[in-house]
Amino acid sequence: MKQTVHFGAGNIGRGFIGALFSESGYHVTFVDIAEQIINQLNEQKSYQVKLATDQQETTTINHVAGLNNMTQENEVIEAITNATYLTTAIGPNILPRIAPLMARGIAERVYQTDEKLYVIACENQIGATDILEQHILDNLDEDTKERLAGRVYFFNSAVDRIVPIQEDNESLDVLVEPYYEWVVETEEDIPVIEGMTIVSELAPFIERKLFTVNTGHAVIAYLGYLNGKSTIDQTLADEAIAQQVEATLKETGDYLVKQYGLNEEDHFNYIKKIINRFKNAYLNDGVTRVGRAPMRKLGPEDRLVRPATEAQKAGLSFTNLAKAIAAALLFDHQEDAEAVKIQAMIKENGIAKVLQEVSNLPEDSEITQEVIKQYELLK
Ligand SMILES: NC(=O)C1=CN([C@@H]2O[C@H](COP(=O)(O)OP(=O)(O)OC[C@H]3O[C@@H](n4cnc5c(N)ncnc54)[C@H](O)[C@@H]3O)[C@@H](O)[C@H]2O)C=CC1
Ligand SMILES: O=P(O)(O)OC[C@H]1O[C@](O)(CO)[C@@H](O)[C@@H]1O
Repeated sequence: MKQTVHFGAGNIGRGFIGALFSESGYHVTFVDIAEQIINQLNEQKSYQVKLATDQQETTTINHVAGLNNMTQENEVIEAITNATYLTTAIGPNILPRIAPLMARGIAERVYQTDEKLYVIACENQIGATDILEQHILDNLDEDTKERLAGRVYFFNSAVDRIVPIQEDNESLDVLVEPYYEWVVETEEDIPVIEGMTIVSELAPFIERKLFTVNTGHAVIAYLGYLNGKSTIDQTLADEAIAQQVEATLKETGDYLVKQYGLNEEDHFNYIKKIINRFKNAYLNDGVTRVGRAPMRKLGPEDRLVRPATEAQKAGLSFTNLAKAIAAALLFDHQEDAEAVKIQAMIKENGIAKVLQEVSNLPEDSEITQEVIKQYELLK
């Protein structure tokens, strides 16, 4: 049986990427630090993916196993030597931490076989695989790096499926939305995985997804949090917030249409489709999950700041994006380490300094000035 290794046996790992591999006839080895999940995978050897619909259609995912990257390093290295694909869905901040072990697996493999290995990071981040590749290369010697050519390939990708925090965290089963899209950038002739879409240029796909699904989601999460809502669908039921989401996606949409020559009508239909996905009440998706890690989300290349800076450069409106950034700065959820850190930074040095440090926005920039204005109105 063909083998794949996937780092991150969480919601997207089990509910999306691992499931697609299993359904395409692969044996999936999940690598994670969560001992309970690893044990359950090895005991049960299967789990269920349930759709968040009326009927809760269910698929059984077979041929799965688990390894712990902290205590089973040699086994992980061996699994990498036997795999066709090596994927991640672990969170962008964790990639540097897993790269050394991935590098050891790759180093072992390229001296054992000429079979090709395809590495794909499935994270909400532009160029996540490029970033992972650099961390892996930093852990390889020159001879090994030379052996990568023709043996190890790195492809960027965009992943889109809403998988909320699972209510029953004792179970491996995962509730997911029916919709999914996995776009992978390559011109190689790679083994087909059902559900994977291959494109030669990812930029329009990942920007369209990140600046529509993720920007829209973030606006709902931060405004919902500020207004005392607990889930995404409840927040969207608030007409004023729904209008704000549309106004923000009009700004990202105007940028995307201009930048990539998208058909305006098609793009605005895409926005409507995405907003309808957010209304799915079966997902019971918490605003604190969707708003998680606000420092990452306020990064210069991420879903709020990048479309604002690109819109400004293109001479387009960015007022609603500035409001979204201001709302993110007001996310003071105490259980989120990044939210706590941002609040401490704001208290110490003020918003302009935080935007300079976290978002790379000059203190006197038009965007910073607009965010400050919106922040005062929102707080
Ligand atoms: N949940 C969603 O709807 C979507 C998530 N994504 C992206 O997928 C990635 C994963 O997200 P989720 O699956 O939601 O997160 P998750 O928290 O459910 O899963 C992450 C997994 O990584 C494991 N992990 C954390 N640190 C680790 C380490 N040092 N070594 C080994 N394993 C470690 C955790 O134990 C957990 O099982 C993120 O980049 C996210 O942005 C992308 C699209 C949709
Ligand atoms: O996973 P992130 O990057 O924290 O972003 C929040 C939300 O964006 C989505 O990944 C949508 O693709 C959500 O399901 C998700 O959790």
